[in-house]
Amino acid sequence: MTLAPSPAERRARARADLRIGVPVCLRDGDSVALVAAVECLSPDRFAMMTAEPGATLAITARRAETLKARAYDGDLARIALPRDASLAWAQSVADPADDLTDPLKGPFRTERDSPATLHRAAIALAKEARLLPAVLVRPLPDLSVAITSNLTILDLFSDSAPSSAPQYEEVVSARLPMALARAGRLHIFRPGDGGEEHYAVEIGQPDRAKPVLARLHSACFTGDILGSLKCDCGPQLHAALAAMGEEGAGVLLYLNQEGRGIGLANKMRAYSLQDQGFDTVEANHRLGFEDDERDFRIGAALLRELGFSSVRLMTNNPAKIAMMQAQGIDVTERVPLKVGHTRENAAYLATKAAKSGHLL
Ligand SMILES: Nc1nc2c(ncn2[C@@H]2O[C@H](COP(=O)(O)OP(=O)(O)OP(=O)(O)O)[C@@H](O)[C@H]2O)c(=O)[nH]1
Ligand SMILES: [Zn+2]
Repeated sequence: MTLAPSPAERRARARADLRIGVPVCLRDGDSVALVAAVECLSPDRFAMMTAEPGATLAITARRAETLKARAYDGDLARIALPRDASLAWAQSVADPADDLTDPLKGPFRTERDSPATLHRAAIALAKEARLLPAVLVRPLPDLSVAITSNLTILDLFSDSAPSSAPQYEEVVSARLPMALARAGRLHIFRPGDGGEEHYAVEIGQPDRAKPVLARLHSACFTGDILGSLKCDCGPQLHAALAAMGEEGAGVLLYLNQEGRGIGLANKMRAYSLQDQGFDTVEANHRLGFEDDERDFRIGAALLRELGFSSVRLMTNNPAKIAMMQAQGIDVTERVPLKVGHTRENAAYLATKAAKSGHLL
């Protein structure tokens, strides 16, 4: 028994550190480095981390493509810092907001020889923290600076991201009558790894032995709450609840994976790029993300926790069905959910159909 944080708890701390601009120390065998998310870094810490030569800026291959930087490491590029690099320069490498009005002048010199393991881990951590995937990496000879500065130290051997979805525990559930489904009950689930809580809205008392009418709904603050016309999320949420209310049984998982898993701040960055003419997929790529960064294993884990193994899934997204099946949830039927088509979201829905395989 120990009071010390577990590997998952250390990762949760590391995510919080990156979000408040505190560097984290990563270690892989003899390799040690300080890493910090560029978007949260203060000028003072940037200056300290770049005082000596040798720091690099790690970005994803997606972002590197836009910047025309060579991604020798496959999925990422390590840009050598120019001698006079400023925090503003690093932030414009990280953030595509001004790519068109104030294009960055390359050429960027990217590294290719040494292993990129720490850089890759740092980018994964920034994504988990819902920050732009651009990280300043400062190699260190050993752990002494990290220890004297009281920084979080992650050992990639013992503290790397787990390969399975976290375990979820139900915190509480209570009756919740809704206009669209009176016999509602809201369940709150909390993961054991310090990550996001997710919710399940259970309608009626579905028979666990039969396929339940189900929806896996990813959070969309703009669509679900504000009634944004840029997407179809709000009408889909309401139509799913209405269908379950009418049937008298169903389960709607409300997964806090805003912006297809990139977080609300990054989704708004994507919206701003969409105003510059990029579509929803191109905008994600310019920011350094994949088209869809969601972890669909969570939905399957929650269904199982609620006692469901078989669903009639309300979706237009074949990838969701494939992921559920892969996670051992039997999808006996796809129930289309075609609502909320507007003039404003026609191009968005057409892009999802053309590039992400959604069924229109
Ligand atoms: N990154 C990004 N996310 C977006 C954009 N528009 C909507 N979203 C997010 O996309 C997700 C849509 O989730 P869902 O409606 O559950 O999933 P879906 O893949 O569209 O599939 P179905 O609705 O089940 O057919 C939500 O997390 C929204 O916040 C966008 O332009 N960029
Ligand atoms: Zn939406």
